[in-house]
Amino acid sequence: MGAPLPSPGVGPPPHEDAGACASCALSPGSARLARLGMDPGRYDHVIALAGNPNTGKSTVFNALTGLRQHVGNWAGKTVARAEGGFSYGGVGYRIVDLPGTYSLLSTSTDEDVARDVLLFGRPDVVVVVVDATRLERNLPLVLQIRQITGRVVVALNLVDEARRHGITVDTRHLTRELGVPVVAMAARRGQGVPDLLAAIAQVATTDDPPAPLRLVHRDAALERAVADLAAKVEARFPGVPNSRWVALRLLEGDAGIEEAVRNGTLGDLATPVEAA
Ligand SMILES: Nc1nc2c(ncn2[C@@H]2O[C@H](COP(=O)(O)OP(=O)(O)OP(=O)(O)O)[C@@H](O)[C@H]2O)c(=O)[nH]1
Ligand SMILES: [Mg+2]
Repeated sequence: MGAPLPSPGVGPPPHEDAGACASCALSPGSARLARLGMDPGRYDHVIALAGNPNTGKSTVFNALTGLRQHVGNWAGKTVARAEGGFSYGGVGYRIVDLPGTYSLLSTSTDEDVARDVLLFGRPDVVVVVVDATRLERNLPLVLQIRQITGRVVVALNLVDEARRHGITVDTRHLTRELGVPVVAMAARRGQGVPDLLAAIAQVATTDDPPAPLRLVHRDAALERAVADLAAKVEARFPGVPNSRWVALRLLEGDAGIEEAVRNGTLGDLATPVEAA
């Protein structure tokens, strides 16, 4: 199980925006962006960057922070979380680049890092980077994340690649279906970054995020078992996020979650990351 995300509001204030984009080759809409590298200073919100392997998460991370996380054309490059920061419109953000994962139910060590941050770290915004050329393969993770939070932005990346293959994606329709902003991007060229920043700012600051999608199991006995077990998990670990998900994993015999319940470390993960 991973450590909780850092708490906001520590360190010196964020750098001023003025001149911050002097070295930044992004479009004019990014002028309110100051890339703060590894030291975000004081920050107000925590963003988790998630998505399937090789969708351009680290490319987005680098565009926002000015850092040089490893980028390459094969899956599994990012194996531990990397953190950096930026400020946008005078608001400080800490951003966590996660290893690629296909599912929150995955059990590989790298994917556990992503799963723990998403399920237990309570980021203020989850940016899910998806590959526009392989949407059907990428959407299951988006739907799983939508089941745990409404504070989601979908970065529909590689639209340049999709265009080359004659694929166009109806982002408005997708936004309606998912209930969260979908931003078209070609992150390697910096395209879509201003829209992504605006969407992040909106989701981070809204008092009224969309409700998480709720899948109710059709089997009444299973639904009862999940609800009963979730109530027990909450009683044993007050404040633990996503107790329904924990209950489902226990019923499926997930050894890692079972161990975290037995040795009490599940409770350590329940430390809330307060949004400013
Ligand atoms: N054509 C195109 N290529 C891109 C774009 N964004 C990223 N790439 C390329 O896609 C490949 C994967 O990018 P990464 O940023 O390493 O992807 P990742 O999601 O961090 O990968 P993992 O950490 O391995 O999961 C690299 O070769 C990038 O240069 C884009 O918008 N268009
Ligand atoms: Mg990466």
